Amino acid sequence: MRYPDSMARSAEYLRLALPLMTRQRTALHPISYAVWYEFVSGRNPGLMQAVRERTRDGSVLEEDDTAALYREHLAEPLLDPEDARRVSEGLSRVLDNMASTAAEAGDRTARFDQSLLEWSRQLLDESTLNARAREQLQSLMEETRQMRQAMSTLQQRLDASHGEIAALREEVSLARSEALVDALTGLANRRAFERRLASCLRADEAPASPQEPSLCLVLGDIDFFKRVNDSYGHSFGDQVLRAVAQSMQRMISEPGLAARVGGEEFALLLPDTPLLQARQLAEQLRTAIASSSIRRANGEKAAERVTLSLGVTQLAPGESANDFFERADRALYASKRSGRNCVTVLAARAA
Ligand SMILES: Nc1nc2c(ncn2[C@@H]2O[C@H](COP(=O)(O)OP(=O)(O)OP(=O)(O)O)[C@@H](O)[C@H]2O)c(=O)[nH]1
Repeated sequence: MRYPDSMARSAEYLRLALPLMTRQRTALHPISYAVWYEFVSGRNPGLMQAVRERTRDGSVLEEDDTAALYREHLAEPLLDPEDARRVSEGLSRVLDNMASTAAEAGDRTARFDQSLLEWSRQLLDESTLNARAREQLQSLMEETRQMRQAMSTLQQRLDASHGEIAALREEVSLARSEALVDALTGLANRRAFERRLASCLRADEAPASPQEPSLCLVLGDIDFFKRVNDSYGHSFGDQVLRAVAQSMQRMISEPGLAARVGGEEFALLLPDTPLLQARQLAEQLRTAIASSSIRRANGEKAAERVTLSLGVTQLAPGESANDFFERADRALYASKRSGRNCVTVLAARAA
């Protein structure tokens, strides 16, 4: 169940959500309530971050913003790709069994048909066989022939279903990877990031050394990106996003994950990485971006340099995904406040 909150807890969320809802330019309908309920409950870091971004500088949410937030952070996908994969595999197994049973039955029928044919030839040659027996024998042969044909049709149909299942399986696996990949940059998307973070947290419940949790998070946000879009156009902005994504991808290897977690916001999730090393990586990324010039599509004029502000933190023992993400976000905004193009580290104990 998605909302296991008690009456008292949900009433408290209602009390917190209502004043926030009424401040927006959105009608008070279930979708806007779901967004604000989720926001005040603090259980959805992605949504919280997106709401904060959109309401920064006193902006309010319009209907479209609210609907987009709901779609991106709350709506369940119609088809869970993992479930679909399991269903298609199960179906495929059933078909495999049916196909081999049909093939076996087909073989047996063919063998039976063959022996019947030989035996009937002998009988029909014998002049002692009366007309009635001849008739019965021929009708038995005809039925056997029809049965063999039915078996062969069944087998053809099973083969065709197999082809359909294979195509379905391919589609599911494509949908599965598309559901987890950011289409613009090719990095992991927010959903993939949240899944990986949740699985890292589960693994961290029994860490090898509880005193030294080793999961670090780096959040990076492009500075004055709106200005980049406004000066050079949205498609150049997209080019910048792809360039930043490539730099991040080059810098990270398994089990680390580079993800685009918001419009111009990126994350590096770094398992088994001490805080100092995570900070160095963030610094390396910052320098790489600041020192590269991204050319415009016509290749003539290098655009203004793009910089990144970054925040780094380390998971505290037993900490929730929400608190962990929030601290990295605070570190990131500390970098913005101190002039941008820099890295701020917030250790867990300083939170
Ligand atoms: N080109 C492009 N722009 C995007 C995309 N997603 C979000 N943006 C833009 O990113 C900009 C973010 O602007 P702001 O949140 O005001 O932040 P900023 O200008 O980077 O300023 P600071 O973060 O304070 O340094 C907005 O203009 C969005 O339109 C995208 O996919 N492509």
